[in-house]
Amino acid sequence: MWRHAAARRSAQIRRLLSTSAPSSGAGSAVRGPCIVHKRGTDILHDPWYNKDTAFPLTERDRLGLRGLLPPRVMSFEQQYERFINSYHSLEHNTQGEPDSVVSLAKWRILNRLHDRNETLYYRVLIDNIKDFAPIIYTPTVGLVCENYSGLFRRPRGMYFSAKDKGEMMSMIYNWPAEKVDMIVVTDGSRILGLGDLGVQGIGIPIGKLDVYVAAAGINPQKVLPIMLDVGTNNEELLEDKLCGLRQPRLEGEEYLAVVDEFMEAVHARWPKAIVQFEDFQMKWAFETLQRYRSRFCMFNDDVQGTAGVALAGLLGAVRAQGRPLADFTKQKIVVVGAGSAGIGVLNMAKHAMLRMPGTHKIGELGEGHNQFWVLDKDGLITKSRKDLDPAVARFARGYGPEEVEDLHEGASLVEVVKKVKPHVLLGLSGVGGIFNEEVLKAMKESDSPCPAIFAMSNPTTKAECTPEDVFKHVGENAVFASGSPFSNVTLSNGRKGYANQANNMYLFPGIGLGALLSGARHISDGMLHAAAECLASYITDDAIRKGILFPSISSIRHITARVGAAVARAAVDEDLAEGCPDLDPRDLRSMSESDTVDYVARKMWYPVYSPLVNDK
Ligand SMILES: NC(=O)C1=CN([C@@H]2O[C@H](COP(=O)(O)OP(=O)(O)OC[C@H]3O[C@@H](n4cnc5c(N)ncnc54)[C@H](O)[C@@H]3O)[C@@H](O)[C@H]2O)C=CC1
Ligand SMILES: CC(=O)C(=O)O
Ligand SMILES: [Mg+2]
Repeated sequence: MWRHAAARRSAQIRRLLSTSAPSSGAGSAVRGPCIVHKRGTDILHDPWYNKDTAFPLTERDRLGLRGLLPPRVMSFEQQYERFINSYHSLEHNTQGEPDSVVSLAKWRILNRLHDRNETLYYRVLIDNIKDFAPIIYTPTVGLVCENYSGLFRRPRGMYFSAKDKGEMMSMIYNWPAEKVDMIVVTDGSRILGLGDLGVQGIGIPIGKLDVYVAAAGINPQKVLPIMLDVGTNNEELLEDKLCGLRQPRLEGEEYLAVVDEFMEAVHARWPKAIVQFEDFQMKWAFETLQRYRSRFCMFNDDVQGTAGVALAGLLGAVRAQGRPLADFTKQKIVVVGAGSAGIGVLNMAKHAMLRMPGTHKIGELGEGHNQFWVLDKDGLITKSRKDLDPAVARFARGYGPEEVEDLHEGASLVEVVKKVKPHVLLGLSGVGGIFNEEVLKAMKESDSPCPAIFAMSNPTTKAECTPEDVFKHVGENAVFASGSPFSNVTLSNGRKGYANQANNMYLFPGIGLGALLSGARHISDGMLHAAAECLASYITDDAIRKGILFPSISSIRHITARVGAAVARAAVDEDLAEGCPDLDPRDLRSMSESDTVDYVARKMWYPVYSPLVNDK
């Protein structure tokens, strides 16, 4: 009997792996027809259906487009080439202009393409993700948020404000798409390292969701960027022509009531949508994570996504030293920044140390084991610090007899580095240039043969240091990673000094996709660890020896397929997977690891023009 069931199941899996639902439109370039309920200019003005000059003549006849377009039909490839050429002309014509002017001009040309023709936009984005990620994502997205009220032309996403209390359950039905899979929400209170940008922070959910489409192949019709506008405490913005609420931020129960109502409304309309919280100030990042994580399928990217990426980098740093992974427990790690990202990293790194093979023997790695030195704006955090947040207190140094470096509460970064001689210096402080020459020169004395410097703050202006500074002051044996992209550095003997990018974009798309495809009830620590381990194991020993800790952004779809599969499998292992409309969780359970990766990759949406058929 069970044999029949197993045979049925494997036939089902073969079917799943050999077909792709037209709506998700996997990697294939052939797409079934798409029913459109519009005609004429309404189609040309809808970026989802618009093909510009690529509408074939038969379609122009069918859809009432004849005469509304120049007569020559262009191919997708010609349109693609034309866009790339105009992008390159823009690069050429803006040579010598300030970086911010050039970046904003590039953002505008991409944004205009998005607003006109989504298929072409997402194809150029997917094919050129390494070049375009710095425009639609960090660092340019930071500049876009800072100037959002002035740049605003067409709305993207939804806005729920403090004035909408009691209305959200009906407002959510104003969103035109029937199905939403992925939501990124912010309250704009800590946008990258730029602080409180109020409603202008909407640029971040938009940018993150573009990365979801490019990396995870989420269908752009099923993503929803959201801004919770609860005011801003940014005085300059309040005085400016801000397009959001001009009032101080809601606090306490009033604030939580808005977020509660929003979460209930989303869940009522799309119970299986994944909600990613992004760029909330620390107190609300932790509070909302704790409040919602077991009730909804949600995660906080800054706390949890960043932690996984940093952990992958930290494990890479151990391998770069030629040491076994188990030696991770002996690494001395200085973390600068004890905010939502820093504490997220510390928690995950500590947890990973406790899980290292051979380290769970009683007494070997108990709570007293502390390989971390954590600094915030007031310097080194020790147990003598008053009013210490319990989340931070776990990592405060005791400065009793067992700690020999003779450091004190509030010690400066340079003092700490000189005394501790850490293997890793990791910045999530939002303070540009804080790893100055003195600090980096002190890292030369690190106990590691290849000291690791992670300047993870965004955007570029907030990076704790540059790769040039690291290879110059720490030495050419150093390894480097940053949150925003930098160029590689040429070292003295012509070797490359790698400027790795350590950004949560390596993980959040796979976390969201894995949770979505498995139909996870919620996102567990096990699923997040699976994501981090998958990323850590992606890089080969050969690459690590050269100083490459993270794969190229160009491989982001492949990486995301692997991460998504790892997350989905972890959901199955923990009995959290409820499946999705075309996948029973039992099918997922019987797939091999490589079949799961294949399945996830095939579910990714890929932009091609579909033949359009009018329903009238
Ligand atoms: N690379 C990546 O994937 C990610 C990077 N980030 C970046 O990390 C930075 C921090 O983010 P959050 O932790 O959410 O912010 P946060 O505001 O919660 O925390 C900032 C922390 O830095 C500390 N700090 C401020 N000035 C300092 C100084 N002079 N010396 C030492 N510490 C100082 C603060 O006391 C606080 O503990 C931002 O720039 C953000 O863009 C955040 C998430 C992901
Ligand atoms: C990358 C990111 O999530 C941040 O800087 O906040
Ligand atoms: Mg963020």
